Amino acid sequence: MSEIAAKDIEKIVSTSQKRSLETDEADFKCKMLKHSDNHLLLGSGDSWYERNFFTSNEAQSILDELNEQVEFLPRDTFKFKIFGQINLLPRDKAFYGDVHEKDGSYPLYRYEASKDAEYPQVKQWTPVLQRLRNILLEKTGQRCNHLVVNQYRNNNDHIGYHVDKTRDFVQNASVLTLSFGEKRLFRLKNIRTKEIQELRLDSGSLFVLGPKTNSEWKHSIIKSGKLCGRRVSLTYRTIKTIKHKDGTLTETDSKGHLTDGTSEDGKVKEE
Ligand SMILES: O=C(O)CCC(=O)C(=O)O
Ligand SMILES: [Fe+2]
Repeated sequence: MSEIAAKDIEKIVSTSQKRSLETDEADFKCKMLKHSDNHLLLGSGDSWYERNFFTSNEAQSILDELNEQVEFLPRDTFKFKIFGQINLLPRDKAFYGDVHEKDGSYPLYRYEASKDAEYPQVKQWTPVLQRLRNILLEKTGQRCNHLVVNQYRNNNDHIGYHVDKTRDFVQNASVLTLSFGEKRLFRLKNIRTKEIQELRLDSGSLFVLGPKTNSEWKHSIIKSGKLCGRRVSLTYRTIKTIKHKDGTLTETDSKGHLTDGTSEDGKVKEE
């Protein structure tokens, strides 16, 4: 497996070329990533992309399982106001994770640091989602306890530039995203220099967003001018904040040993 440094990334695409490709904003210093390589280092150097994490046959059968097992929340669960107008999120969402069998506690991800906005309660893993979590544990050594599934039905569905809020993350944890279905363009934008790195997230690929990159770059799945089909992404995180039935919050230890994954003597249970 060859590792390509971010500086070796293919070429700078001019703003006008970029516009004709697919964007409605004037991005500049946009680096189109060379796609022939299976493994790329990105962002601040602690992020990477593995294109063929699953074969295309494996990716298709995982997508079939996701179609059977994942239930998305209605779009009007997430409403937000812009200039007095109510908008719906331009994608579907579902939440899964470690729900404690006995006391029902679950990992809590607050995505707006200032407003304490919480993602809804997670549901217990489905078989395919738990299997993928375990595959990621083997690959990266990171035991994730929280998953956001995003469904982009077509080219209009997207996620705007943002950084992932980290107040609930176990220290130095990465964010692990698997992609299935339609290929979509993903952009990292350096907050200070405005440099942009762009790559296509293929079906069956793994993208790892490192903590340094998340603090120095925003990321987005951009809207496309070209009609395209459905993409489902699975974003696995390791969350330290546990919400209990009575509404109280506790934190796991720095190793991320969690209610459901830890036995009385502190050892991680086999799954
Ligand atoms: O769908 C993706 O690949 C990105 C999702 C994302 O950035 C997020 O949910 O925070
Ligand atoms: Fe994100």
